[in-house]
Amino acid sequence: MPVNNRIAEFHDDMTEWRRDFHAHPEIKFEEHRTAARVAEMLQSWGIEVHTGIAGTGVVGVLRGTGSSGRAIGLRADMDALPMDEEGNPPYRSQNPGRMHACGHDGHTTMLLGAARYLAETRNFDGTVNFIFQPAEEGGAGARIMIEEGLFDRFPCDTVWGIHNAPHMPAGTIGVRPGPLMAGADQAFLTVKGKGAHAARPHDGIDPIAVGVQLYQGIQTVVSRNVDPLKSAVVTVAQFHAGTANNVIPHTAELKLSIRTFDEDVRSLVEQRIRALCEGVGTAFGCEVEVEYRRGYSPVINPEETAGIVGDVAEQVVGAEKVERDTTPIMASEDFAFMLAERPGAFLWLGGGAPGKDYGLHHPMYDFNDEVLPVGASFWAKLVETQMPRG
Ligand SMILES: CC(=O)N[C@@H](CCC[C@H](N)C(=O)O)C(=O)O
Repeated sequence: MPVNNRIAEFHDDMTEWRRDFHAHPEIKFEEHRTAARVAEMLQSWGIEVHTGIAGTGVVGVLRGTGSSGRAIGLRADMDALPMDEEGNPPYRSQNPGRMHACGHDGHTTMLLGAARYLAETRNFDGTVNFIFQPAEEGGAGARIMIEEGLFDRFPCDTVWGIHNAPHMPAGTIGVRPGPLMAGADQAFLTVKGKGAHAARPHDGIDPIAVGVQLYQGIQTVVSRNVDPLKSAVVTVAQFHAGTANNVIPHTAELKLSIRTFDEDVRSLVEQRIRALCEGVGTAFGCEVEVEYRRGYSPVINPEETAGIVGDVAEQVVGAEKVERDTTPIMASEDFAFMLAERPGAFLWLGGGAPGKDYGLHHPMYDFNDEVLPVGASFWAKLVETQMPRG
């Protein structure tokens, strides 16, 4: 892959860092070890380090030569997911119930690789802010960093983010103007049934039976209510009820993840879920409580900055490996909050390869170390082209 030669020289180092992060995954707002390692490495390369932003967030500030006053923000997320790793690489997760199943170990490493190179060369005119954020997986770490003054303390003209993409061939880069990733909402449903002895169902209101009807009704929201030419996902990701096989439980809980791209569909889905809960509850003579939380906005790339990503990517991997109108996906990203504050763009870095094609959030997923220099080289080239020396 035609990556930056100097960055390619420390591919082995980056692989070691990535595997160390992988072996020590930490979930949202608990990224203490990760943040400490990031801060230590940045400091060792002479980069000014600020810690404790949104709890465990870290920002490294590197000034290049010249007096242009330009500044750029490059963002990586550091958190892992609350799940067990099922693969068995030598650097398998040492933290039970914790796993880097979304490749944030790779995102952190690629940004560190770029930081090391740029600190060595300082071949740009302006300031680079390396933003290592906590809690992308549901904690809105990006929003909290912004609320804690990220862009006031570290002014950025533009802000950029990379996500690995195991669904794309390794070393390819995908971007598009417009929506790239969906917005994410959550719904927490509590069926308030009536507990009873398992042998006397007629004395109770079985919340499992109600929950099953709700589950089935929810499957029709996308298939029967949303315009087939538009997109939405409603996943019932958790269904909890019961403690013993001779007890009809009193309550059941369903937890939903909802993904949409536009406001009309978002509102329609919420309204249909609420109506189903009310109707099914009435039919069974019980209440279904709904807590509906609107979460991340969709990631929408402006045309100009998506074009910049395409141009830079072509210089790093060659035009044949760049998709300038890549397919959007229904996963979500709190980087949307950063894009709401500053112009910039979000892009995919392909990581798929034989044996490396488990999807994000799969218990066998593992970031493809082969693409570490590609991501770091993209970052370096972006800085060099956005803030060239005079
Ligand atoms: C608060 C919120 O919207 N949470 C979402 C965030 C999911 C982000 C993650 N990257 C994904 O796509 O699953 C949620 O569903 O928990």
